[in-house]
Amino acid sequence: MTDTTQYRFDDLRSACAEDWRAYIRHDFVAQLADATLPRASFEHYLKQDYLFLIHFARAFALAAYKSRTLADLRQAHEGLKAIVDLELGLHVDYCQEWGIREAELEALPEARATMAYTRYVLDTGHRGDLLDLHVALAPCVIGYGEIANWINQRPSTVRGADNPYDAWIAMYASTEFQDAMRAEQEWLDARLAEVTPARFQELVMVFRDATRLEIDFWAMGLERRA
Ligand SMILES: Cc1ncc(C[n+]2csc(CCO)c2C)c(N)n1
Repeated sequence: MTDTTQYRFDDLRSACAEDWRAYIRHDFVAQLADATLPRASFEHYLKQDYLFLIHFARAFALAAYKSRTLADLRQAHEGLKAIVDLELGLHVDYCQEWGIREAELEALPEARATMAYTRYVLDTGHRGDLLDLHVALAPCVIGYGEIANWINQRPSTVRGADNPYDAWIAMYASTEFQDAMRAEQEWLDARLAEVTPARFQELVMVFRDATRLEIDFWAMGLERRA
């Protein structure tokens, strides 16, 4: 091939710049940062996020199934373990602090925005290959790290005990989380360097769809949609 274009994750982001910005700087995020987000909206979001995490774990299991190398299989396995053994437990504990019991989480009806986003990711993985699946997961994995960084550099952001959402911000701003985000970006950079322009355009569509579904997830929380 004579075409020497080398794509990177940044090219996905700039191809969907408007949607990406609307996701990162969503009203839900701005209000959470300013400590003005209604508690009921945050609680609705937290409950649906429990269901989101379960399906997200399934997506990592699918990534394991779609792996062609031992390194990719290990990476998917680590991701699945992190969610099942660690993040879901932390999420249940955090919900408890907000007065949401585990029994309530287990009986939750799934909001349509949760269903749309998670099933889109799973379908993209089934239809495509491991790269399609990672691109569908990227707004989640990389977006939340960027959101925490955006929150932290806004002048009107309230940090510490005066913001009831401070622990949420701290989690995604943590070095542990920021490292995971960078690792995902590096993985994508390496894979995207090898794709053709036509393949890149397919991946842009996946990335845009997933970003728009993240926007809908914020709106679902903010407006407490079922
Ligand atoms: C709607 C929604 N989107 C993204 C995340 C963030 N998130 C969930 S799992 C994961 C990867 C870590 O294994 C990340 C970054 C969320 N909680 N809810």
